[in-house]
Amino acid sequence: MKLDPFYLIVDSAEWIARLVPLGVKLVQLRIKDRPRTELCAEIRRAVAVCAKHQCQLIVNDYWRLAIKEGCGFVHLGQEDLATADLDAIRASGLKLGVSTHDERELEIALAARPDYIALGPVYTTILKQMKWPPQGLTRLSEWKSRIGDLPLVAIGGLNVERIEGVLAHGADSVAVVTDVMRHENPELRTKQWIIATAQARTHNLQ
Ligand SMILES: Cc1ncc(COP(=O)(O)OP(=O)(O)O)c(N)n1
Ligand SMILES: Cc1nc(C(=O)O)sc1CCOP(=O)(O)O
Ligand SMILES: [Mg+2]
Repeated sequence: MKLDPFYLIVDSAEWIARLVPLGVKLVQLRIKDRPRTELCAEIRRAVAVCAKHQCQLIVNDYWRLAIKEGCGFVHLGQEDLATADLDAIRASGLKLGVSTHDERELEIALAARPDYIALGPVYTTILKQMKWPPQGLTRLSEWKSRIGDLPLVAIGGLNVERIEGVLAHGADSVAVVTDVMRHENPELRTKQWIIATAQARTHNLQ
């Protein structure tokens, strides 16, 4: 399986409706602390927008709702993974991405037979408090050599200027929140990300 090299992460279906039509091909809906009815409505809208624009949608955390709303891909952190019913996830045909931050988490993630592994935080992130110091680029290369053909997602503190470095160190896809969402013009920044990852996208298609 190939992932698009630009992996946008947003916190609402409204942002998906604004940014996906610009040409985003891989987007995560990462919503925290909302009632179930609202989550369902958000996921449903995101599924519809992404289907219209041939964009792969990945739902963060809520694997049951992802199945219910017909989203084919979920991202789980280690805590979510520990309580998730992997048999049910597989039986439903849901694809799975898993977060990792250290060796132990990588072992646990690989045992779940995921469709991608994410490593973070590559650089310092301001989005959330992290228990781990920045991993750095050498660690990305190490992860890539450990997981082989399994796609590797780089996350944490990434911006347009850092894309080339993370791709050169083994990342297949570069995930981002702040550099797009806190930009004064998120639409413009999204287009800059699409352009900055164009070469890797072409390479994916060959
Ligand atoms: C692509 C990607 N990588 C890592 C994460 C983080 O997941 P998690 O550790 O479960 O933390 P939350 O995002 O749920 O706060 C991610 N969401 N996406
Ligand atoms: C949500 C998340 N998970 C991480 C991990 O290391 O697992 S880093 C991170 C934040 C990514 O946001 P930004 O692009 O704003 O740094
Ligand atoms: Mg999570």
